[in-house]
Amino acid sequence: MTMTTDELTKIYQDLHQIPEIGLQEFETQAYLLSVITKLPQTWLTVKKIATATLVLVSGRAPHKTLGWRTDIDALPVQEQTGLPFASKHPGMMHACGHDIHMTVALGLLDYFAQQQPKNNLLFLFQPAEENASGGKRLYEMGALDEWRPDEFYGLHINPQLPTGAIGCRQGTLFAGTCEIHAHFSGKSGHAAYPHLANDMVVAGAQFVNQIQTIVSRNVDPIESGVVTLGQFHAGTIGNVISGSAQIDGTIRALTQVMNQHIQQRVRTIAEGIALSYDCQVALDLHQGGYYPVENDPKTTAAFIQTMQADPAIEYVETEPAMTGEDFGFLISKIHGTMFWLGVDQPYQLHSEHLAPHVGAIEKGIYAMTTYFKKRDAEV
Ligand SMILES: CC(=O)N[C@@H](CCC[C@H](N)C(=O)O)C(=O)O
Repeated sequence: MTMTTDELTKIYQDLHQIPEIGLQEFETQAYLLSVITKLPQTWLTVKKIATATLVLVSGRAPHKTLGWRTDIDALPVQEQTGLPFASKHPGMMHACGHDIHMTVALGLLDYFAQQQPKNNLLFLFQPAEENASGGKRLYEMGALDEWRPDEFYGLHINPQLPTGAIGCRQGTLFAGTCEIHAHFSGKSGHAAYPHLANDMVVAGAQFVNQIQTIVSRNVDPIESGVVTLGQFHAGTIGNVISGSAQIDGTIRALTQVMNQHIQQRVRTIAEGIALSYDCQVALDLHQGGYYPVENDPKTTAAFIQTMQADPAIEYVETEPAMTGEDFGFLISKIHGTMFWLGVDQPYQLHSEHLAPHVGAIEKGIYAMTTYFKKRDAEV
């Protein structure tokens, strides 16, 4: 018998309580392995690479390997849900639903550990989706070489969709992102002697303002882009001129070309500020593996067709989203499809109040067992 609703809910609640930041997911990995090793092992092979876990389900007559990826890391967010199974790790929370993602993956693995698929299935429990390009790191260290999938699939929860609804689209599902880290250095001084100092609050403020012109003046209005500066740290007290300013943010765009165009504009503006304010700027634009998530035409057509054909599945055609995902890197190398799983919430992803509806878990498992079985039935 496959996992019951209560068993899946318990797994979800256990995982929710032990969120860990990217590349530090040791307790999470131990928990995942404790569940995986209790499954029938006849056609499973398990491999650990740092905090990543790979499980190969050997098919009975394989023509190919279908891949399923889940992310396992959490965010530095102090949970405020008030749930009885809230995070036990202060300042850390599964605020992006990776606990739901992992539970769906375990339920899917449980199903195929009991019903041997025709094709091979590779399950990748991937660290560091939020902060450190875990998918790209694994790929570049050759972690997928031995069991390289021919097609790759993954999901992300979506608070705005009804519980269990499957949302997908052809083309770009998620934006490509790029982190901005800008450090301006001038000369600190007394507030009463501005002419003897070089004020980085003023230089930084100009940088923030000029950045606002990128989307309004440099992005084709038919396309889109986002530049958000979420942090500005400068100074210590009102009567001291600050000689440094640290500004951090993120770029979002639906194509890699637009992402690079915006990166170039950020670079030019930062250099221009340094020149005009006679200061230094150290600019780090870090894209890592956060390429746009571009769904493959063939796998996505097959996926959407399967979802639409099953009356037990609520399928929704979605718009591209400006959220990022390092699955974008993996499916730039191995074609595949990503989709949304609705969890019906008034709160956004990354909110300290996010409490996804657990009813989504079994619907996600059902959608993917249905799809993988259909894929198996094709030659
Ligand atoms: C689904 C989601 O929320 N993903 C994150 C990815 C972070 C990318 C990177 N740290 C950046 O900010 O560029 C997101 O913030 O969209």
